[in-house]
Amino acid sequence: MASLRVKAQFDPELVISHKFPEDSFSYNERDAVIYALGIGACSGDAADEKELKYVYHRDGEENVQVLPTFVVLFPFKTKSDLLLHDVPGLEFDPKLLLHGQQYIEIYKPIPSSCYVKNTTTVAGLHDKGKATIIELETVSYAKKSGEALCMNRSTIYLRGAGGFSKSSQPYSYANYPSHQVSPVSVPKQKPSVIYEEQIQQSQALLYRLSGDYNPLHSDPMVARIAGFNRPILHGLCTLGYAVRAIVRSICDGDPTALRSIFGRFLLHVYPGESLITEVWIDGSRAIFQTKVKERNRAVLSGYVTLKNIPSSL
Ligand SMILES: CCC/C=C/C(=O)SCCNC(=O)CCNC(=O)[C@H](O)C(C)(C)COP(=O)([O-])OP(=O)([O-])OC[C@H]1O[C@@H](n2cnc3c(N)ncnc32)[C@H](O)[C@@H]1OP(=O)([O-])[O-]
Repeated sequence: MASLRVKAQFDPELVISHKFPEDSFSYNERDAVIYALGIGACSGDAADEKELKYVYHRDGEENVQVLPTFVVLFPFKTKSDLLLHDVPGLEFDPKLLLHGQQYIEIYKPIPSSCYVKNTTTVAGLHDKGKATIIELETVSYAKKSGEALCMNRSTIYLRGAGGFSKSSQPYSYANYPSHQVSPVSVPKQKPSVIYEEQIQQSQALLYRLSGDYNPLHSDPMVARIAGFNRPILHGLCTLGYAVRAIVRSICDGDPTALRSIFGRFLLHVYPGESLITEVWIDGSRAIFQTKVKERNRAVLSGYVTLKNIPSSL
């Protein structure tokens, strides 16, 4: 494991008051399709009844359908490092950065092409001693109508960058309600759904084409410096697998059925491993946990909120 520096010096007030400039980008169907393939759509069956619509104009449809987690790409569309390098005074080693959590709200059905405006703020900053956690919140609007499409809040875990608090109380700031992002407890009863899938060896190489080019996911040397045997899968790719499993098994394949999504990354995943996603229905929430089969370790847990309570489960 890489050796980690433990005493960072920076001014937290400067970090949380930072104003990012607004940014715009456009995407098209090709982006939506490359993303769908990047999170394994149709990887087990090229004619998959429930997933062909994400990658092909099925039955002569005018547009492909868009997976709900496609919106996680929006904060990456203008800068692949989520703008962290633009935050004044924030000291960290990019090689030690890990994605900790992601919270997403979806306000409108996501079109298969759009011109989008992003506004980004610092939503949280926490000194964990051995690490600093910074949370960036991006709201994305359809530029033409001005309507808000979605919000992404990314929790980034900066290993080795903690210990900046000057007072005896570790610094902790968040501008959102804590219940939105608290880690879930996995129910004791049997899950309603268990979905297993193998990730392709080349999955991270394919997923990066959607805009996250961090070499941790592609370069063996960088992965070793960061403390891993080989390149690891993007956390958001694992989240995409889990949510796609939920959409197909709980929502009857309807990609517009989700209001919000929360996931906490518990452990890294290596491409080529098999993911087992277990899902429990709790009112309008579906709680999930994803494990790596080969190591029998939980790698992700979270929940989605559903627009309708599924009647079939
Ligand atoms: C973003 C763009 C770049 C993308 C990169 C990737 O995809 S990388 C690939 C995808 N990502 C991955 O593969 C990462 C997978 N996850 C991991 O490797 C580990 O969970 C870890 C290294 C993030 C933390 O492990 P650890 O042993 O160092 O931590 P600990 O248990 O000793 O807790 C210390 C404090 O931190 C808190 N806290 C803990 N975990 C999380 C979290 N996930 N989230 C938030 N917070 C978390 C915990 O509550 C505690 O605070 P408290 O309660 O004291 O106030």
